Amino acid sequence: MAAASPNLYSFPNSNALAEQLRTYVLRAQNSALSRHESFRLAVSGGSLPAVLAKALLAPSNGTPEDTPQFSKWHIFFADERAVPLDHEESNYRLLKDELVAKIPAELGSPVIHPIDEKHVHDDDPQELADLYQEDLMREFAAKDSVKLPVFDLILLGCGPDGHTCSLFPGHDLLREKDAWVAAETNSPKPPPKRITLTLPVVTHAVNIAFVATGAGKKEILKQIFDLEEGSSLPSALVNQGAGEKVSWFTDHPAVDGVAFSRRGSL
Ligand SMILES: O=C(O)[C@H](O)[C@@H](O)[C@H](O)[C@H](O)COP(=O)(O)O
Repeated sequence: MAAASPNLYSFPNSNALAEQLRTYVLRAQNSALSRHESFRLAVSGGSLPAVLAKALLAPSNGTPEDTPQFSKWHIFFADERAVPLDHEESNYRLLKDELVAKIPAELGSPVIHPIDEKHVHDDDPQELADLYQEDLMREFAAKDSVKLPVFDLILLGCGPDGHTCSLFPGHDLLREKDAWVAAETNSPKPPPKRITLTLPVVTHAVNIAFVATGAGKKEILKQIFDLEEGSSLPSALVNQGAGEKVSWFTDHPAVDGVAFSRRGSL
């Protein structure tokens, strides 16, 4: 039970947001590397990879704390569309184009964990989900006793309907208790076939961050943070399940009129 509420940070512009997101991600990295050899994170698609690139490709202040050690990063996808890896809808391609291809050689290269391209045209994305779960099991050294992977960080977006990952409002997947990775065959946001981390995996992570910017997000953020009727939305369920482990990085237009008071700075 995570009782305490999430953190909501709001910044005047994208530069200020990116600067603080950098601090947050690198703190998560440094803490992970003090506990084990790699930094294991999952990222979403949408607008996130570009913001992440802005944060992480900015010049370092030269201290070890402010340096991304990309060669120790294992990057998974919080959700992925069932399309080839070079498809314009692929989250893998998005992350590669926005961030990975732009990392200077001296910072090293992360290990990226894509979906198995051989199965992207299957009628049912279940095999794609199962194979991705096996990849996670290998990385997280799952033994029978390991019920859930513990990501060091999961970076999420929030759709205008309150979805996050490929967990959509009202879908049965929100009740999944056992699988680590699940198949979605009917996503209201195209393309319809996707795989996604499940809610228990998301809320089990050490740190969870949402990035939500622009006036287009203010109605849904109001519902998620202020209103009872928003409490069953997927993004609100992450807040409820993970509490203070969750940090929202927003800009002023996205939280205009949101009353929720636990705001702070890093
Ligand atoms: O692959 C996807 O469709 C995304 O992972 C999805 O969950 C995204 O994060 C949200 O739709 C928010 O997208 P924006 O950040 O672009 O609003």
